[in-house]
Amino acid sequence: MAGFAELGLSSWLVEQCRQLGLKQPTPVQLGCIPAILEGRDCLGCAKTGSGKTAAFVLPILQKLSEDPYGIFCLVLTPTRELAYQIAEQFRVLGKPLGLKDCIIVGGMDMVAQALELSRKPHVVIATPGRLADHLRSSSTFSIKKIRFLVLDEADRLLEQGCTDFTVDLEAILAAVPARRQTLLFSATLTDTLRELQGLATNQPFFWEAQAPVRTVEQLDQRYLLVPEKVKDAYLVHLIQNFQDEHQDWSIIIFTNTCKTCQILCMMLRKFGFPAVALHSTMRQKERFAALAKFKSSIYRILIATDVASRGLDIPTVQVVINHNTPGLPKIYIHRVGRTARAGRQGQAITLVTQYDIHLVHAIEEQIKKKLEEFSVQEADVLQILTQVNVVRRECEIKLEAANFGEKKEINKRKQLILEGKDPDLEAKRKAELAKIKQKNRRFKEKVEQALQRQKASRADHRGRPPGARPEARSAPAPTQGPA
Ligand SMILES: Nc1ncnc2c1ncn2[C@@H]1O[C@H](COP(=O)(O)OP(=O)(O)OP(=O)(O)O)[C@@H](O)[C@H]1O
Repeated sequence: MAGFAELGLSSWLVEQCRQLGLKQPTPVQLGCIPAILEGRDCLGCAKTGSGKTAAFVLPILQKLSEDPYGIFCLVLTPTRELAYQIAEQFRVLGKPLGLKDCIIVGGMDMVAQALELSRKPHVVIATPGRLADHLRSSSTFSIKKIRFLVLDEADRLLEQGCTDFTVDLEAILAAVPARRQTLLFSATLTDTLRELQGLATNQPFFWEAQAPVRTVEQLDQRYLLVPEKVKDAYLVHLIQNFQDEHQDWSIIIFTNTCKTCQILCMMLRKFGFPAVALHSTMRQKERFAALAKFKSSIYRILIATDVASRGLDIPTVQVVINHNTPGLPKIYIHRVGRTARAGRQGQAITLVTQYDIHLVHAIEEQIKKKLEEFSVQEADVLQILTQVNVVRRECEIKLEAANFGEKKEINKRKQLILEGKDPDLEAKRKAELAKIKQKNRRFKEKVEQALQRQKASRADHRGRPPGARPEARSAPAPTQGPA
């Protein structure tokens, strides 16, 4: 198999890889590095934990060493924590170059960031919202001459999820040169391929790992059917068992809301588990601190929302527990991909309630693998059931007393002010957006109803005896398009 040197990388980079313990290139690196070095745009789709980051960092560093200037490369990524992780890879691999990088993410001081940008770092790693804010408000830096634009977790950056990046992305794309190399990476590129292809038009090279299953082989994937009301007792039981059976262990638990995340964290701590939370209503400094403590095993359990589901590389994680079944198979793929990385073993257990069975089927269809049932001693769970429910209720009351919702609002307002935005104006903008969305939804519903009526009337006609006269019927209600 070809080594890093055979891919066309310089000896200093090969040496950096060796020092980092990267002996052989992974398949995505084998596939993409030569094409990127040739100057082609690249779309790389490979499983979680397969080394996609180095697949773009290494060739960019090589090109930078041949013609060093700032700002040479812009990397966009959906989450702040991921931006720091990518910056670290650039820093470590690019050490001999004296690489200057700059991280531009929300929740951090804007003035300090503007100063850093004005110093022309070689590589800027940013979340789209904050970078777009800088572009709108500052003229002390330019990304007009970048050679590389990277979209890591590219499909997430393009989709309209709960954080919608599209407007900010447009602002950024308007500010980068047309002549550039564009590199797009993710474990789930294929759904958004058409939009992505519009971004990468320079002899695009598409690399996709060919495999019958979309999750990694070393991952043992299980489901546990639990009644909604006793879910937490099962969770506590699972963790207790895992703690009893393993010496060195780390677990990530994914939940669907910030509030549940906070409550579960409080609850697990009450049971004496070393747990820490990570969600978007926490202050950025707290988020970084929580992650750092989890990474260094001070805390063994990280309870997180999907803010942690993509990209985070924490080799010690042995188990991922989905406290809720993810609504989208794609989210499942990224969540469970936080374990079994870089060839290691891992386990994923998804708690499935009576209401979620269809979601499991959708996941299985997408990943092309059946989840196996995880068995537990029901009697053991029953023993702790009341206690867990009481503790959970106590935590809920405590959180309500601490005005979690209100605090969340205050934090949001503070954050907006720090970002130089007017919270009231933002609220108005959001309300208007919600109105438009609601109008669109109503319009869609009306169209659907009209179509249904049409269908029903056709069926009526078909059911009538031949020669019978149709009764007078009103036409489907006229529908009006959204303004
Ligand atoms: N050639 C290699 N040999 C061994 N380990 C590697 C190699 N390349 C990367 N790694 C390691 O593999 C781990 C996962 O890499 P990386 O975070 O880039 O995965 P990824 O494909 O981006 O995953 P995700 O889709 O979850 O973001 C990292 O710890 C990285 O150091």
